Amino acid sequence: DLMSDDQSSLPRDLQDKYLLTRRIGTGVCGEVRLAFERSTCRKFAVKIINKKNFQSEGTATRNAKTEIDILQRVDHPCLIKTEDFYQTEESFYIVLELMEGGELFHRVKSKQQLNESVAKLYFYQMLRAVEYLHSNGIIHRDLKPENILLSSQDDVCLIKVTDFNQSRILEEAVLMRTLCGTPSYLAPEVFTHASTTGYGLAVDAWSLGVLLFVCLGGYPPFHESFGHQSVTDQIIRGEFTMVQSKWTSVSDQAKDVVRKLLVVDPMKRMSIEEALQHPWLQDQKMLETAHRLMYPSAEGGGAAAAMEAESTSGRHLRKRGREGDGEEQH
Ligand SMILES: c1ccc2c(c1)[nH]c1[nH]cn[n+]12
Repeated sequence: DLMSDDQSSLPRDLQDKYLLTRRIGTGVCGEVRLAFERSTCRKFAVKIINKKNFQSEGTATRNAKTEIDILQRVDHPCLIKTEDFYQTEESFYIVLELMEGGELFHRVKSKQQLNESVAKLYFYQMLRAVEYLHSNGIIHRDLKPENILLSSQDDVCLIKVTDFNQSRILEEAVLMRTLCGTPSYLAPEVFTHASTTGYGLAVDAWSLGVLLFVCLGGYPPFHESFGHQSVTDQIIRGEFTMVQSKWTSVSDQAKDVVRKLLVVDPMKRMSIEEALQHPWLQDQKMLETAHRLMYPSAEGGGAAAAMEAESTSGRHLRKRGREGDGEEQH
């Protein structure tokens, strides 16, 4: 009947705390619904990950576990925060902060292409989010416009990176590989962390290059409609297409950032740090706006306050809860 919302299949304790309503997003692994916290009427996004969507039980649980673990430990203004976590036999329910602006994907689509200053503001925030992940040994591995969320309908807004289920926590990957192999044949750099971070992290730099290309050009750099080559071949050869009509109004510095990120050899590709130092991003007005959005509590604003906020909270993963190892289930 009209009064009782049909939330029958949802975990009891999730229902007790939240009223789930309409679908606001769909992902490869499930859907995202708008939810209201019953006690406060605050709005949240509830991501429902269907366990059977994954090929094998193991992967599903492992992926989602990694995602949950990462979501609960990351703490950065440009990374989506987890409020709550529930699970049933068939699904995971992750309560996330609601991003009223929806996915970057739809913003770029509706605007054809973003104007350069907006693209720069978003790109800078993405760089900072990924810089934070990398400094905590986390590779996102699946950065794309669907995984970048906007905090409001305004052009000038905070962005947040989401969808960590493709992420890989570096230490585990490294540990596994090292433990599998017989150490005596492993080169020194394997242990000195250099080789492991070198290759892995660069995948996110490439994806950020694709994201910036899409924001500035309004279309993807590698696409089957460009000439005879398959998309894979275009990517392997690093052959992207800048359609004249779309790129004439884009500055040479912006194009330079794209060209230095879309480099095939990961060791030659511009790193996140180098991108943050690129002339295109030494733009005081943009930096002030970004810091005001990222660190609103920094009273009086100013670079010092932002640096202060960044150095205290902005650097490290949150400690796992004392009880258990952060695995507490609802
Ligand atoms: C549209 C699609 C997905 C969304 C969203 C709005 N807000 C939010 N928070 C976490 N995911 N997510």
